Amino acid sequence: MTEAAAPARRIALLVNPAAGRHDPWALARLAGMLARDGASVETLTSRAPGDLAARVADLDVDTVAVAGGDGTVNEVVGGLAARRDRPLPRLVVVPQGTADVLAHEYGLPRSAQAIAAAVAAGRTRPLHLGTVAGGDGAARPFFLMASAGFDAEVVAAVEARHFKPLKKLAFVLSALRLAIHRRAPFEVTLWAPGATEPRHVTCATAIVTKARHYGGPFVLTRETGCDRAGLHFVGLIDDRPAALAAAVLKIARGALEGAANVVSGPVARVRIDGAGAVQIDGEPAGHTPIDVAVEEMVLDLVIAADRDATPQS
Ligand SMILES: Nc1ncnc2c1ncn2[C@@H]1O[C@H](COP(=O)(O)OP(=O)(O)OP(=O)(O)O)[C@@H](O)[C@H]1O
Repeated sequence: MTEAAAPARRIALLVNPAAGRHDPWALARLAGMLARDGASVETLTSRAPGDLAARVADLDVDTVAVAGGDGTVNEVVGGLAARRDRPLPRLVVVPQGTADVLAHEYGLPRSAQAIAAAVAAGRTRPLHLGTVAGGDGAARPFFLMASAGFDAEVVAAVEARHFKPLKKLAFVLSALRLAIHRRAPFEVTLWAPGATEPRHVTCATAIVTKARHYGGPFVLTRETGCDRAGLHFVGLIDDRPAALAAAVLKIARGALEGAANVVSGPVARVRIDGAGAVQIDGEPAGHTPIDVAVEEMVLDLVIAADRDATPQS
């Protein structure tokens, strides 16, 4: 008796040519390697912001590979959430953005060769999500964080000026400029997992995170991770320049928690009231008020061939 051959993989390679480190040559190499491994590969290049979210609705593939940064992955995850009644494809991320926080979170491979090897090995870890209602409209999933306050103002300032070639420098310059601006604080309502009564805090910057990383390789909190269920709140009570500088130094040294100026802990749901900009996964996303909760949909993210597929605890 002969064994039936495994069905060929059907892969859609979704490309954002506007991502910070878009590399068409690396993508052509990757598509060639995947095809040599027996997959059928269809490349779809984004024509405008939001295009990939719309096009993912009609795809009939078992693997969606996203070439871009965290904003592009967020777009595609939003498109997958909109068609959640259909089988979910596995997600492959080809990091070509500016900060690529998701790639740091999972230690994702970056070269075409290592990504093709990861697809062939087929090791995955769960990608848990949160969801934001309010802000710029309908509920929208996120995998890194949703926040209001200082960092959301910086994201809005950088995106508004389309600083693509020098985006990292633009973040630093905008951060320095906005650090001296005063903003009205937010009234934040926190529901801890299992708690019936909420807790109320006033914060200058309010972050609801799934990720442990922040701004690339830096660590915001060691108490969470994208591969774990649940949300974590990190709030800065004061974000005047000296307090902000202390927070930045703490993040650079490996986590913000434990500082006197910080409120943090696991949460099931968060409401952020007030008037300020919101960012979701590093992209501007309207204004407060917003409600943040756990999203039930969980994706399978392909990880490096030599990585442990067990979720970290
Ligand atoms: N065809 C397109 N033209 C212009 N912008 C696009 C297009 N397709 C998507 N976009 C937008 O490009 C923006 C930037 O993408 P992305 O966040 O992936 O890259 P990045 O900012 O360089 O990386 P990171 O978020 O990891 O720092 C997103 O807001 C996305 O909506």
